[in-house]
Amino acid sequence: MTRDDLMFRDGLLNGHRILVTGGGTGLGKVMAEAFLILGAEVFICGRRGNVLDETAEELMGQHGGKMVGLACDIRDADAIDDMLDRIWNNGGALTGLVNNAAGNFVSRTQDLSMRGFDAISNIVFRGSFAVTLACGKRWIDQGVSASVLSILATWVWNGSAFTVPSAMSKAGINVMSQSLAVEWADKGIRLNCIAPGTFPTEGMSARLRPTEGGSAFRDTTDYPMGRVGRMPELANLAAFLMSPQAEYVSGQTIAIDGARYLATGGNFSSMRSWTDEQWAEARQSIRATTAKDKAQRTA
Ligand SMILES: CCCCCCC/C=C/C(=O)SCCNC(=O)CCNC(=O)[C@H](O)C(C)(C)COP(=O)(O)OP(=O)(O)OC[C@H]1O[C@@H](n2cnc3c(N)ncnc32)[C@H](O)[C@@H]1OP(=O)(O)O
Ligand SMILES: NC(=O)C1=CN([C@@H]2O[C@H](COP(=O)(O)OP(=O)(O)OC[C@H]3O[C@@H](n4cnc5c(N)ncnc54)[C@H](OP(=O)(O)O)[C@@H]3O)[C@@H](O)[C@H]2O)C=CC1
Repeated sequence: MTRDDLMFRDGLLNGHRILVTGGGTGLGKVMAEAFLILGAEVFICGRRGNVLDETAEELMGQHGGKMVGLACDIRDADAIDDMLDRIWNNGGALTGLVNNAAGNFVSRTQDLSMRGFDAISNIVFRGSFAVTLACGKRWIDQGVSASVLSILATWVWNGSAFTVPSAMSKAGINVMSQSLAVEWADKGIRLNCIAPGTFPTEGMSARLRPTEGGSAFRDTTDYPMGRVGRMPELANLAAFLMSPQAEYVSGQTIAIDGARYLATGGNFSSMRSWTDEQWAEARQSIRATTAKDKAQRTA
């Protein structure tokens, strides 16, 4: 991304300190990059320390500013507190949080074990709540105003066959945001959500279109605009919602999907025609991706 891809003035986020969970890759990385360009001090967390360090070095090399990678598994409440202590003790309070970290894979629901359900919901539902709660307690104790942005999916409105644990978890975070927008409004804490349509990333393609390799999402015939999302489009919307100029916007969930879910549902219902063999192949491919990522985890 270049400076010209962003629609906002220089220094829009000067003095802001923003944590992006899962900020080492994909959509988290591009939002972290936009906040950095706009003057924020940015913290990114994830379980693969090397990925975070590479991202922080790459983006500071391109744009200057300060980005810090912190290895942290958001399924672990103590690890979250340690991470927040390090941030707070080293420059003061966060002023923003982006709940972006997620886990997902396509599976027939009858093929899931409870551990499979937990693998998704402990990251998306429990993990996002845990980080929001830990930050919220500190903000309220210290009288700090802040903005929380959660990255959901359009299936919070219409569900999604074959990604049921994700759909349930994202819907829960949608309701958390609406509830806390009211409960914490007088504390100066805002909560909003973005529901992106398709923005092809390696992490998503490998788990949601596992058997298509590099060709996933090349066919855009059922996309009303004839294309998938462009990363800077998401980054601009995120920067708007995190900026102090959006102070009166709270409790909202904004879709950015080129109207696709209205046209087609924007989910995986077409996998109803998959055979047992196709599901077995998908599962094998997803597990290979997970094993490769796991080998790099440091948290
Ligand atoms: C139409 C387009 C619209 C696009 C909308 C997209 C919206 C949302 C997109 C996303 O969320 S993309 C994000 C994708 N990124 C990630 O998932 C990154 C992080 N992922 C992970 O950490 C792993 O993939 C994980 C599996 C989610 C978690 O890893 P963990 O180490 O906790 O899991 P395991 O120990 O390997 O397995 C636990 C449990 O889960 C079962 N399982 C794993 N894979 C499958 C599968 N494919 N099918 C069914 N079950 C699976 C596994 O068997 C284990 O259960 P048990 O066997 O022990 O009972
Ligand atoms: N790409 C798309 O089209 C869409 C994406 N989304 C949402 O956007 C967000 C980003 O997805 P995307 O960029 O595509 O996928 P990625 O796989 O690139 O991003 C997921 C990130 O979350 C991190 N993460 C996962 N589990 C944990 C954990 N327990 N603790 C800390 N970090 C964790 C991963 O890092 P690590 O493995 O190192 O921990 C990774 O950086 C997700 O919320 C996803 O649901 C929504 C709609 C569409």
